[in-house]
Amino acid sequence: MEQYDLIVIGGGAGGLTVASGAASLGAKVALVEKSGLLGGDCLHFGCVPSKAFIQSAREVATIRSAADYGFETKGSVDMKKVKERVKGAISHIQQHDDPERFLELGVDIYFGAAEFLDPHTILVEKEDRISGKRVVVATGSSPLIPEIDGLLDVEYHTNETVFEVDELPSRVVFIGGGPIGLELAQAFSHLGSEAVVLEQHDEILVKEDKEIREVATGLLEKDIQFVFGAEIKRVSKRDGLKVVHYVKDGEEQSIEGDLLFLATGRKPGTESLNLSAAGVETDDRGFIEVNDELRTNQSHIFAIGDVNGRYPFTHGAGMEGKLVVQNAVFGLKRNVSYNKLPWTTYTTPEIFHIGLTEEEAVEKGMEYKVYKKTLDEVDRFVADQKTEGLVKIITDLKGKILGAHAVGAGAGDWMQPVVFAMEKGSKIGALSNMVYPYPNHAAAVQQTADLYWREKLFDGVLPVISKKYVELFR
Ligand SMILES: Cc1cc2nc3c(=O)[nH]c(=O)nc-3n(C[C@H](O)[C@H](O)[C@H](O)COP(=O)(O)OP(=O)(O)OC[C@H]3O[C@@H](n4cnc5c(N)ncnc54)[C@H](O)[C@@H]3O)c2cc1C
Ligand SMILES: NC(=O)c1ccc[n+]([C@@H]2O[C@H](COP(=O)([O-])OP(=O)(O)OC[C@H]3O[C@@H](n4cnc5c(N)ncnc54)[C@H](O)[C@@H]3O)[C@@H](O)[C@H]2O)c1
Repeated sequence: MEQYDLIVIGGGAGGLTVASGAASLGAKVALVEKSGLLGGDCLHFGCVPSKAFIQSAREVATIRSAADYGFETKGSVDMKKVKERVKGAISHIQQHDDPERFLELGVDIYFGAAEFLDPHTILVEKEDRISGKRVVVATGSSPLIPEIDGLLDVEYHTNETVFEVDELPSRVVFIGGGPIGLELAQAFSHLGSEAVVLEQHDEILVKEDKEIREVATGLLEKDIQFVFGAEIKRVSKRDGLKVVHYVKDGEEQSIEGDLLFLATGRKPGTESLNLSAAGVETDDRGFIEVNDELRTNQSHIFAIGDVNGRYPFTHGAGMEGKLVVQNAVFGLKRNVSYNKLPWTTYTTPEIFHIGLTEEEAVEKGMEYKVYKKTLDEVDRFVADQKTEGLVKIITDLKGKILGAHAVGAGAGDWMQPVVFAMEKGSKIGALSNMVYPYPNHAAAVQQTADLYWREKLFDGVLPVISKKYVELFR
């Protein structure tokens, strides 16, 4: 039986980070991937296809609004072309995840499903047995399909099938208003479908700062018809359409569409792993429990990325993967921290998040300050006619950044200086002191940070001292 220093199960964002990092550091590494392709969910069914799809939809929306910019136009959407662009993006990025690259680093790749035989032995595709001193489980997640009456008889889509759609639906009905539902429902709306989102709770974007959430929800309501507090009862078919029956405010109602999408959350990729043979424990939702060193209850087995249920983002899996390389290869005891892990929801406009929300600062009983700017105060957004949005930076009383949030066109990119500032431990004033080429979008960050100096200059003791100085010496 082949012996390895490290066996990595799952060749997605997390697993590939660990495999390449550990092999580069001289460890003997095996990577097991069941699908036959490296890259994982993000590349094949997640971030990459969704962002390519969203971009097509944004371009179409821009063209539809071209008259506002001085150009009249008409036309229809060719979904086959949209699909082609999505496939093109995947196959381009697939080159980075070419098995050859990992083989050159010295990683042995096994294509096939892995299962534990005991805490150190893995069986691949019921054939090859390999043994690892340490094991990293990075098997991701897949759509969680709730039990809904009639669902087995009705065709529905998830992120695993929707990018194959060839015809633009007239109306899409999404069950679930999380990031997947919001991003894709709005994209369909931009392409020209009517988009409905049925959400069981009374609001969306629950992890976002309340003010940001309110602005974002209002903007999304322009493209998406939301039904909040919808209790889904059953689904059925009528004249080729999919009908969703739900109860809202005690009243039974139904809505039909030609495409039904389930965006109701994720389940961990643990089904075929036979975790019990390794003695690895999971939480009540089935996600693998880990401590802050990302070790499971079996200290030589680590779990990263979606499968541990913590921060299900590609960059989250990457960050955890880098930490695990240090802990698994060098035996360090580094703890993971998510305080500076940002995320962006790629709706239009985008919603950016890092650190504490104002509500969390209150909940923790912290003394804090809030600096805010609306985008209609920032020249570039005015010139672009994209003035809808808000930036909000939350600091402690000394200016240390606790959290930053934004809703606005491209916010996922132009808020990045805040991530850098937090990473370096810089205070909010540093964001104001940099020079920003006029008129860029990131000036929204500078103008928000300027408020900190304005407050210091005009509300503190400094103006009094400065007035005296000028009186006496100038
Ligand atoms: C529609 C959509 C859009 C998204 N957009 C974004 C975004 O914009 N930004 C962002 O940061 N995140 C986004 N995400 C989330 C992101 O895709 C995941 O967080 C990320 O892929 C998790 O990486 P991972 O390594 O944990 O798992 P994955 O990338 O899913 O990799 C897991 C791998 O393990 C393999 N595997 C599973 N079981 C076994 C087994 N038993 N044996 C061997 N191999 C196995 C799978 O085949 C897969 O290749 C999106 C997700 C979806 C669904
Ligand atoms: N831009 C990004 O970074 C990005 C984009 C997409 C997905 N993701 C990641 O993928 C993860 C999963 O996203 P998701 O949207 O599938 O899951 P989610 O768990 O975030 O949202 C699911 C939504 O569906 C609702 N829901 C569940 N069951 C329902 C039912 N029976 N009836 C009505 N509503 C129901 C839930 O209340 C929730 O609002 C996210 O947590 C995120 O980390 C990230």
